[in-house]
Amino acid sequence: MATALEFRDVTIVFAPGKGRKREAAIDRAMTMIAEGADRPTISDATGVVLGVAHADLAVEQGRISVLMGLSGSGKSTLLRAANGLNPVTRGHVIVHGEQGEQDIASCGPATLRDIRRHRVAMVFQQFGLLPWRTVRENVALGLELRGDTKAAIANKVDEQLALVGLTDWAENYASELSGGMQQRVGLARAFATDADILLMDEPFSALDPLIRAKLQDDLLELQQAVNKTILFVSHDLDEAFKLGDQLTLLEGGRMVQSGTPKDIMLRPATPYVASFLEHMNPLHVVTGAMVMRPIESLPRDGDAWLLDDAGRYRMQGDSVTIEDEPVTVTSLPDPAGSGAPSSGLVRCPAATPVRDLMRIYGETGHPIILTRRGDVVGICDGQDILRGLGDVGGAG
Ligand SMILES: Nc1ncnc2c1ncn2[C@@H]1O[C@H](COP(=O)(O)OP(=O)(O)OP(=O)(O)O)[C@@H](O)[C@H]1O
Repeated sequence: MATALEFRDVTIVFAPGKGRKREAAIDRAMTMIAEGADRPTISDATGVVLGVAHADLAVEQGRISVLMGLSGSGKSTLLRAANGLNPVTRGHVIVHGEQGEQDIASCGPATLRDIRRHRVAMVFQQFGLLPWRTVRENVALGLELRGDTKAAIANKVDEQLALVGLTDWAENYASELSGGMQQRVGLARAFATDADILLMDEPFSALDPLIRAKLQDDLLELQQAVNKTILFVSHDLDEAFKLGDQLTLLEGGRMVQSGTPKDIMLRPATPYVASFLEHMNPLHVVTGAMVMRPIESLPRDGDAWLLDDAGRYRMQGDSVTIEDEPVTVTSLPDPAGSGAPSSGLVRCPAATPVRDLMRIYGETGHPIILTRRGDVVGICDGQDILRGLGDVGGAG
């Protein structure tokens, strides 16, 4: 898997003043940071505010990486460094691409402009739609500012509106749409840029929980369709676990743990991480991906995968048989909103929370086929779900 964005030993401090005095204060702060001093101590001694210290993080292409932590932990500071909104004091922020590596921390203004336009785009907190423009004109905004041709804009906009299911609303004014629909227009606008890396700083934080959950689903769906790389800031644990392929916890400007949701849940690195995790409901945050048996681990018989120990269920390509009888497989891209079929197996995204998988398993009684970007990645049945919940201490 290729790395798209990389923070290499990034330290960011905010220092008042100018010139040599400022540099000297930063040098003193850097020494204290290296010695492990905390933010208030550094600030008292030098007047310099620690944003983030020695951050190392590689975000893989096509993945969603979530930065988490309490207020002031440094999430936004790190995110904003990824497109040069916060100057980096020490270290490198590397954007990988066809031309090799580009370092945002040290490139010139022309390169930075180019990177912002074509590689790394910031999606602002409230998407800020222009109420007097139509939905179509709002989605077109970034492309227009960039000077794309009318025909190119029209094509791109149609494509994006179809992806978020708003084709029929294209000619309505943004102000005529519900809050949730407006946010979807914002998502369409963000995904319409050329940039293959998107930075999102709590984009859904002000929304009511139902709309928020729906937008998270929309984001996952869009992401699957267009395969961007996303660095996402959230202090909502449920959201982080739902969206993130990779999670990073920050505390007081320092990274305390980075890994897959499963790694973090099963092996919290510090008491801070553990206490963070205590506040979540495992039924919401544990996903199919965390409890499944990965497809590679299943026994095979010729070209067929055996989905259970007894070998009753055989899967070959997209077809499944139970004791040699073909059985229907129903795809549920959004299991939260859909009832299970009256017979046969269900196939759904591996990001589905176990709450929904339990319901489906309860209704079908068959193993559930889990997918990622349309490909089968694993299987789970009732046993797997219980074992997975037991691992995270949530079964009791
Ligand atoms: N421009 C700035 N000048 C001075 N200090 C700053 C600046 N930006 C951020 N900081 C400080 O850097 C630290 C990290 O802030 P940051 O906004 O990155 O935290 P956060 O984890 O994103 O918090 P929140 O969840 O509240 O947005 C804080 O102590 C903050 O006060």
